[in-house]
Amino acid sequence: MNTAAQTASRTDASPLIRLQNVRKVYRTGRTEALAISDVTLDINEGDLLSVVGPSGCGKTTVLKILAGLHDADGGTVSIGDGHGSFVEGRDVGMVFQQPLLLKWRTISDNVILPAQILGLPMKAARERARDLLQMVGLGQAGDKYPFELSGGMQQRAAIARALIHDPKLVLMDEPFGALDAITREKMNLEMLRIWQESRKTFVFVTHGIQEAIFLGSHCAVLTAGPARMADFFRIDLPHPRHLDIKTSTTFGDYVKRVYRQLGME
Ligand SMILES: Nc1ncnc2c1ncn2[C@@H]1O[C@H](COP(=O)(O)OP(=O)(O)OP(=O)(O)O)[C@@H](O)[C@H]1O
Repeated sequence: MNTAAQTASRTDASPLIRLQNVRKVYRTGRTEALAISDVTLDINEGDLLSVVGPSGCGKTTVLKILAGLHDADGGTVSIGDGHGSFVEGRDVGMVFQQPLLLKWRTISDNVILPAQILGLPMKAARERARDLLQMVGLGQAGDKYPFELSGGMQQRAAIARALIHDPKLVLMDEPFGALDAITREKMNLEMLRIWQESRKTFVFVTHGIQEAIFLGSHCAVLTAGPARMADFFRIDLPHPRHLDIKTSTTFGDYVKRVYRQLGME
């Protein structure tokens, strides 16, 4: 087991997610690429795990394994109680770097799409979509079309869509990477509010070290070449978090810890 992970893993009897020595190799023809080696971490219900690291270190691969899109080639992946209490299609919501809204559907109709695909009752889904749009600050935008919304607003709609089927786990792959710096900071604040209100478990992939520390209840640091998990720790910063926390010594110490792991000191 990775020593850093061992230090940070908790003693709770049943985390929602437990990855132990997970390894993934991509095979194309005769070539093999080690995407991740030895990722070990626990995620408890209600955690917000930030996964940070440079391009190509395997962050998206970890998300794809959690989403059930890829199998691991080694180690163990356990989600839920292991007795069918967790079904990826039903219990995972995803948010990508681009909002990927269907331009011919209204925002409300975009938000209810996963519920339609899963065959959930539509009346309840429409009511839930209204509540979720309210929660992400788009209470007045349900009848609009995606082109009428800013990038940040579209990404909020994508977050509402990821929550429509009441998933246990929300996976976010660099969701604010395409936004300008100021909108991104605002979305970070929104993100923390949404996480706390929704009481869901989030895994949030980012290249942004400050973003990872600001948002996370826990942080996993992945490094490239070879791809491996270098660190996993709990972030003991108080909630609610405001932007000025970034000027605190504790915040700076966490950032330095990540810099150190990434060889950027
Ligand atoms: N389908 C695939 N086939 C072969 N190699 C792949 C495939 N997907 C990813 N890889 C390789 O696996 C490694 C990890 O990729 P991954 O997308 O998980 O990294 P990442 O940290 O999310 O990168 P980025 O931050 O640039 O999105 C990279 O070297 C990538 O080229």
